[in-house]
Amino acid sequence: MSLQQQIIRELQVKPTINSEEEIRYRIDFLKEYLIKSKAKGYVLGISGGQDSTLAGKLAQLAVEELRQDGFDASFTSIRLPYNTQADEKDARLALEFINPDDSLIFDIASTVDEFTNAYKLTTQNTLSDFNKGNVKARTRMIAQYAVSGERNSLVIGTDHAAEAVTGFFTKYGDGGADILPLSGLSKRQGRQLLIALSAPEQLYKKIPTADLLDNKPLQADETELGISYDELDDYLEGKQVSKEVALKIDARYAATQHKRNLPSTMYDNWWK
Ligand SMILES: Nc1ncnc2c1ncn2[C@@H]1O[C@H](COP(=O)(O)OP(=O)(O)OC[C@H]2O[C@@H]([n+]3cccc(C(=O)O)c3)[C@H](O)[C@@H]2O)[C@@H](O)[C@H]1O
Ligand SMILES: Nc1ncnc2c1ncn2[C@@H]1O[C@H](COP(=O)(O)OP(=O)(O)OP(=O)(O)O)[C@@H](O)[C@H]1O
Ligand SMILES: [Mg+2]
Repeated sequence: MSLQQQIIRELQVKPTINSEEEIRYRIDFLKEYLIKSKAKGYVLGISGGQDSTLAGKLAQLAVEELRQDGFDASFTSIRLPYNTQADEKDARLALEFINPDDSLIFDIASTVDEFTNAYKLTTQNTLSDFNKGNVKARTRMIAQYAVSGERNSLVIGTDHAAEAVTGFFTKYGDGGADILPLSGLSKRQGRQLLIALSAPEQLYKKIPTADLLDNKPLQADETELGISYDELDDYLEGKQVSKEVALKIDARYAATQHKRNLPSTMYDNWWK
């Protein structure tokens, strides 16, 4: 079996999806998991990007159905800007579309800035913009877990196959979550689900961005990755991509195995 086929199997990507079936499957997963866990709801950071718009909408629909069945369940969205977010209007639009039960705004700037000051005092070095970006992602994780702890809830993560294959997330930042309702989807399949859910066009046509850098606000993921989402999606959906693209994806996949596994012990074999 080729590495491409192994990855497709590991990440459970389908070559094509039926929107209605996938939406039902993922809402049912969120419902069943919440009942089993005995938690009272879900918490998710809403950025205004495609992934959190989709995961947030699925979560809100799931808790609404659970309430109709007599369960105590609610969804809390949290906007987590670092000061003012350049694409703030998209975050507002996403919230309008999701219509969450409860909505909080937690500005992470003072926490992140205090941390970077302490880092400088301790090491005499300035934390790079790149590593500060990972501190932002991890601070967002801490905020979501604080809220979820207080509300007896679970934290949703927005990882999907196109991020998983490249390890394009911050370990224990946006990668730190309890449940991943978008797993197995390519980026364009996520877009397909948003269209089926009648999301505003701006939200699914938006250029994906991690938006973690002070020096390059709204930098496109594709610019940082050096691979396009269309190329990643083609690879994941089993289509042929150029040899050069396949080699780049294979290399990123190998270098990021540690992000798709729990911390390594001497009894594990995956890292050898
Ligand atoms: N072999 C190994 N075994 C076990 N652990 C290993 C390891 N190699 C590195 N590590 C550890 O992992 C760390 C590096 O991983 P990590 O801290 O995640 O950092 P890293 O992967 O270098 O950076 C995160 C990347 O994810 C992107 N991102 C983040 C957040 C959201 C999004 C988005 O799509 O919106 C994208 C971000 O733009 C950046 O390119 C190292 O500092 C080290 O501690
Ligand atoms: N400014 C923000 N406010 C709230 N949550 C955020 C913010 N930035 C990132 N997040 C959280 O981190 C997750 C990972 O970011 P990521 O950029 O991969 O997803 P996205 O912004 O939802 O979609 P896209 O990849 O299309 O930009 C988001 O889904 C969201 O839950
Ligand atoms: Mg984003």
